[in-house]
Amino acid sequence: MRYHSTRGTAPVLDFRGATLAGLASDGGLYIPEAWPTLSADAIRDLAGLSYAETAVRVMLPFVGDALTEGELRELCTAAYGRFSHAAVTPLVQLDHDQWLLELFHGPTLAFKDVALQLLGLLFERFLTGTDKHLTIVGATSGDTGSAAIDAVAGREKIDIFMLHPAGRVTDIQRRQMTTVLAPNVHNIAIDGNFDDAQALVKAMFNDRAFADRYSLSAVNSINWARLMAQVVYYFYAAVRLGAPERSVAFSVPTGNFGDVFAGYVAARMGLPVAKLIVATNVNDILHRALSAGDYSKGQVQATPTPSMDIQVSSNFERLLYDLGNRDGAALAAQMAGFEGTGAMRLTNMQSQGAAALFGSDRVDLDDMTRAMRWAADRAGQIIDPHTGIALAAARRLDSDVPVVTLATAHPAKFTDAVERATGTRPPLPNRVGDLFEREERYESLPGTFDAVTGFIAAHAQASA
Ligand SMILES: Cc1ncc(COP(=O)(O)O)c(C=O)c1O
Ligand SMILES: N[C@@H](CCOP(=O)(O)O)C(=O)O
Repeated sequence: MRYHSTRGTAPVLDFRGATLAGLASDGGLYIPEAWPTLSADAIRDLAGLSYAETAVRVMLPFVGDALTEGELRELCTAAYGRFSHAAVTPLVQLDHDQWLLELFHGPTLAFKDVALQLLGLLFERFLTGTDKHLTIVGATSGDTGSAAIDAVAGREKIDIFMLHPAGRVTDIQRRQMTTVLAPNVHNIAIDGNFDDAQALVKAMFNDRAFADRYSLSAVNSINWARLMAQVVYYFYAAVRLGAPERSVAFSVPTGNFGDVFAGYVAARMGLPVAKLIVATNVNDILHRALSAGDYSKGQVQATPTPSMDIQVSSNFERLLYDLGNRDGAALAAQMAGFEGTGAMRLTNMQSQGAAALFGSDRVDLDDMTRAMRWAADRAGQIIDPHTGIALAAARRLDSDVPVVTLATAHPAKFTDAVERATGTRPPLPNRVGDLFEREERYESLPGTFDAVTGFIAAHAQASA
């Protein structure tokens, strides 16, 4: 399998190369040159398989010859062996046709673990036997950071520098990152919001001298391997609800468009997906883009769903490329326009292509609260606010097929917001129970390129 950049001019890479590169050198994102498909029989054969085995079957076509099937199985078994639920991503029924897909049973209690536990192992495998040392730079609005840190802490050939927006993540989210004291882990609190942190990360990749000198790589969903691993749970859930004979709709709490793009990939691979609902909070750029073709930045508003307080959704670029005839030059021009003005219109082809599969909904605080209360009263399920956003959208969908809401975080990560909405304060699970007694370590920096790159230069062990 070969990977092309969405902007058309970066070198074409294999799976190993795309994983280690993270972001393409022309500023684009890597995407497979064609979507592999699973036949109806192959999908039917997934019934009854373990999560790890499902992962092998779904991901093998993307890996090409970078790993043998046996090697991929070994990595999946190790990655998903660290989850606290035997089903890894269990389905829970809420109502006749409303389901929750619980994606938060990994070590850091959010869906990010599903991909990052595997990505940590992939990095290690691909670095073994080389003299390469990776410097991972990442941006987090709360959940990617801790999942990535857990996945790479203590690994010899990796340094990780994780930027979070100061004061805009919950105490639990921050402590899950800053109490990991391994010498290769460097947390940075920057002045600004998540978009500022993400823009700094992209600027570091776009400074080719800096990127090459420190062998930069990415753990955000700009890294293709992240998305590939997230495709698996769409298959796993849909098969349990009757696929390929029956279609399923998914409602996805959306920020950086990674999770829902993985659903799009599953559909392109042949999974019968009736609808993908892009559920946003009041930071609704994606809802405006999908409902009216208007992709234009607004001011980021802080909400009880901080992980979705995002206006620039990296993976939207992958969708626009795929729906725009895979024309890298045209997409590069469209993205340059957006980067210059903060606004762009989708082309007719992009809007119509998206409308065939995607719906979108903007959910405010009241509707989110009502959905969280409904889950508690109707089904005894305490859900986190991000999941509440998607459940509100799922309940508004007029659907004749099962609707699966992706439950992206454990409610204990957002105790205050959950208590405000439901009156119940979820306890911290045992695996993070002493979080508030642990020592914290992080650096506070202005959100400027020079401050952050200066800190990295002073602390990275990179070879290059
Ligand atoms: C709990 C939670 N829900 C939803 C999202 C949004 O997912 P995505 O950025 O893949 O759209 C995030 C952040 O990524 C998150 O941490
Ligand atoms: N919500 C995310 C933001 C980063 O998204 P990613 O999926 O691109 O890593 C977070 O919690 O950090």
